[in-house]
Amino acid sequence: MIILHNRDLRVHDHPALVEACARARHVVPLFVADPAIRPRHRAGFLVEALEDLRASLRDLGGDLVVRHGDPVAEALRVAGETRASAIWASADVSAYARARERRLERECAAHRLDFRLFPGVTVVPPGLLRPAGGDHYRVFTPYWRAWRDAGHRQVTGPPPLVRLPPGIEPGGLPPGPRGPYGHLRGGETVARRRLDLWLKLCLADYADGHDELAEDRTSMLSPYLRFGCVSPGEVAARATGYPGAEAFVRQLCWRDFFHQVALAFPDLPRRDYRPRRVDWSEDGHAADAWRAGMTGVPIVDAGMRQLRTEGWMHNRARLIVGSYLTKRLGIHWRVGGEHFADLLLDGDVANNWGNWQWVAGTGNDTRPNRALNPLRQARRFDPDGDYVRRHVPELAALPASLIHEPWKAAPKVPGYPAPLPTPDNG
Ligand SMILES: Cc1cc2nc3c(=O)[nH]c(=O)nc-3n(C[C@H](O)[C@H](O)[C@H](O)COP(=O)(O)OP(=O)(O)OC[C@H]3O[C@@H](n4cnc5c(N)ncnc54)[C@H](O)[C@@H]3O)c2cc1C
Repeated sequence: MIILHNRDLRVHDHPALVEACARARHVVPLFVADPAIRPRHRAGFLVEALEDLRASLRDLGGDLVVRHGDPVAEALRVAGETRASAIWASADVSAYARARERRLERECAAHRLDFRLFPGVTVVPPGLLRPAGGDHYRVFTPYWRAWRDAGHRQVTGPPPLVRLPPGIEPGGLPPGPRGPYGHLRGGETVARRRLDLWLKLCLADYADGHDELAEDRTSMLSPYLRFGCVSPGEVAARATGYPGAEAFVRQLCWRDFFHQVALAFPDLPRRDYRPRRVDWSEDGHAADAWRAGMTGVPIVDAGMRQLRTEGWMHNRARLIVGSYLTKRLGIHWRVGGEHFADLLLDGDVANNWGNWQWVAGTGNDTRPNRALNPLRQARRFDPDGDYVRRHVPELAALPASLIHEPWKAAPKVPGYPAPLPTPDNG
């Protein structure tokens, strides 16, 4: 049997892998490096995740078989070489992944191979919960209620043993230059350690503190969930045992929510989910300043620079920079989404584009006209200015009273720009 790995780079709580190892004499865990997918700044993180998966599979008696090329053609080739009877995978939602799954299904039928898709990329499989009279949930709160009430899949450990067919060549990992980000290393081992520690030490403070920008009170599990280094079902199940878990589990539900939206609306990265008449600005200078973290609005610049140096950004900062780009500068959400997709370690189709459309008012927000005021947000979520000080060193010497309004400082702060003109300031 072939297990075609994609966004499920783990051995724990992997339904397809566990069932294959229980049923088949030989199992080939296969990863195909697809040249059509640009891993962008995620390349190094991906390779670390693959190295870790390979090490775990070797500990279980198997290996990770790696091939390069078209995943459908390579999976069929390996199936032919090993006389496999089946190709199984974890179901995904992006238009590209769905097209790959459909091709694989057709080819498997033509070659008399069993083809099956398993859950595991989300807590609740996208498409499973449907509102009366609709194909998917468009509003989060009713989805959350249905999601909470749905029975969740039982979490499993790793398979006891992975037996490879004799003589198979494991193959080399794809090249993966490390991104500029030092502190988040890829892989299931790191993900599980992070999860253990975070549940024990931090979850209790999450409900009250998760919006505080300077404190790093969130789990930072998103890159690991992105690559499936940890199972979202396991994260949800284990968190549920802790006091105060609901606020955190609700965020995992947001992730599922956007996955079911992306499944139902494959054009999410390209077209308005809820069309809205906006004359988007073509101001290239403003877009460049936003990308560079040089808008002159400290809280926006801090978020944008955190993204550039860490490959990650706090959710509150993502909301602030996204609202600023689309609602204040009037620049199209696709400009922001592309930049995020390039730099984020956790960048994935459903969450990135679903959130960008939400922020821009073309998505699932029931109050599409809301616009965040960056100054008010900064005073509320970074009251002492420590988040800004950490990411915008030019402003580090300013006192808390001026750090979010450096244009009021005298003398002027050298090297830091005046705010870009927006409808409310000029
Ligand atoms: C404009 C914009 C773009 C975004 N792009 C992405 C993206 O490409 N990939 C991504 O994983 N998240 C994205 N998010 C959602 C959110 O910002 C991140 O998931 C979160 O900051 C990750 O940090 P964490 O793991 O510490 O989250 P925690 O607060 O610890 O939450 C736990 C998990 O819940 C999920 N989650 C939390 N908030 C959201 C949310 N708003 N939407 C969906 N899932 C959520 C994530 O998987 C996260 O790891 C985006 C948000 C915005 C506003």
